[in-house]
Amino acid sequence: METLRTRAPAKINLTLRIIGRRTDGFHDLASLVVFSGAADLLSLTPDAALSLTVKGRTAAAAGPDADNLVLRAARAFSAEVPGAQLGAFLLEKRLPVAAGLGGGSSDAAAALRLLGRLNGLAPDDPRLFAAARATGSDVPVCLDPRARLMEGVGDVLSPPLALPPLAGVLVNCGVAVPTAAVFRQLGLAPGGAFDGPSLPAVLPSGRAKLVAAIAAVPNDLEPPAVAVAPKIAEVIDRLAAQPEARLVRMSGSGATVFALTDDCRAAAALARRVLAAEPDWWVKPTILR
Ligand SMILES: C[C@](O)(CO)[C@H](O)COP(=O)(O)OP(=O)(O)OC[C@H]1O[C@@H](n2ccc(N)nc2=O)[C@H](O)[C@@H]1O
Ligand SMILES: Nc1ncnc2c1ncn2[C@@H]1O[C@H](COP(=O)(O)OP(=O)(O)OP(=O)(O)O)[C@@H](O)[C@H]1O
Repeated sequence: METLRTRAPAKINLTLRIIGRRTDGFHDLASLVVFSGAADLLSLTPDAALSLTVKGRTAAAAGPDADNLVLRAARAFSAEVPGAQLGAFLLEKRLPVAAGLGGGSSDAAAALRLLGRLNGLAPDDPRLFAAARATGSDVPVCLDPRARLMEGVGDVLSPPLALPPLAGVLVNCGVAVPTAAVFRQLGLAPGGAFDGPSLPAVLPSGRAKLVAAIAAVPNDLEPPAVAVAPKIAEVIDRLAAQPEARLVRMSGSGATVFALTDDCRAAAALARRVLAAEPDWWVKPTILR
């Protein structure tokens, strides 16, 4: 069989409410999740023992290959599908790491998609979902990367949402932010609840009204992430000062910040200006869908 390939797109939390902390220490959340064209690339060559080679701009930051989420996902798949065919993975790592973009989670989900194809599983086979859950909180939503509402600890997913595509820019200033540190900084006791606004049950279908609805619901992890990595506040302020920015917010547990714009031209103009001023930042004009 030939080499199988897929993209592992960046995940963006347009909104992220923390609902409360469970007694197992994890947090229940409610998030509107979309995906970007910015992606890692993953391939799987069958008829080989399980292995992983990581290349690409951000490969070194992803850590030792043995701990890579691609291999963790493959082991979880093997546990769900005993005797499954595995193979040699090649990951081209382009997304920033520990960045709130779910890069590692999307790589893991991409590995599960490829292993599912190789072993003749239907895309909705529950064993793929079980392996995703076992690999990490953000892996289930990345399995079929389309806009969705995500609840629970990431294991309760809505059907795909038909949102208008949103133009914007992703900006990462190079500070790696560990997810666990941000949840710790939030300081919620087990059993504790966290109040805040929620999205309307039916999301507006027009772009401007949708952006307004998103603007009314925060990312609750933004304040604790800024406390862990104060540079995030500088990025937010810098983007908010750009004339094209309609909404500026951090994704996930940070440090990546997105700015939504009216269209792709505006996104490109904003991206060019920010990159000219900060050539070391990762700045990607993108469509979110
Ligand atoms: C913040 C989000 O990115 C939003 O999409 C995700 O909830 C985090 O997903 P993730 O990076 O896949 O997180 P995991 O690798 O499962 O967990 C990392 C750590 O974050 C904390 N964690 C994570 C998810 C969650 N719902 N509650 C938590 O408290 C836990 O301390 C956990 O040990
Ligand atoms: N394939 C991978 N890509 C990136 N990081 C990986 C990978 N495998 C393991 N890791 C480890 O996982 C950690 C989290 O990386 P990742 O980029 O997924 O975080 P994130 O973007 O903050 O995710 P989230 O949005 O879920 O919080 C990193 O510290 C890294 O060492």
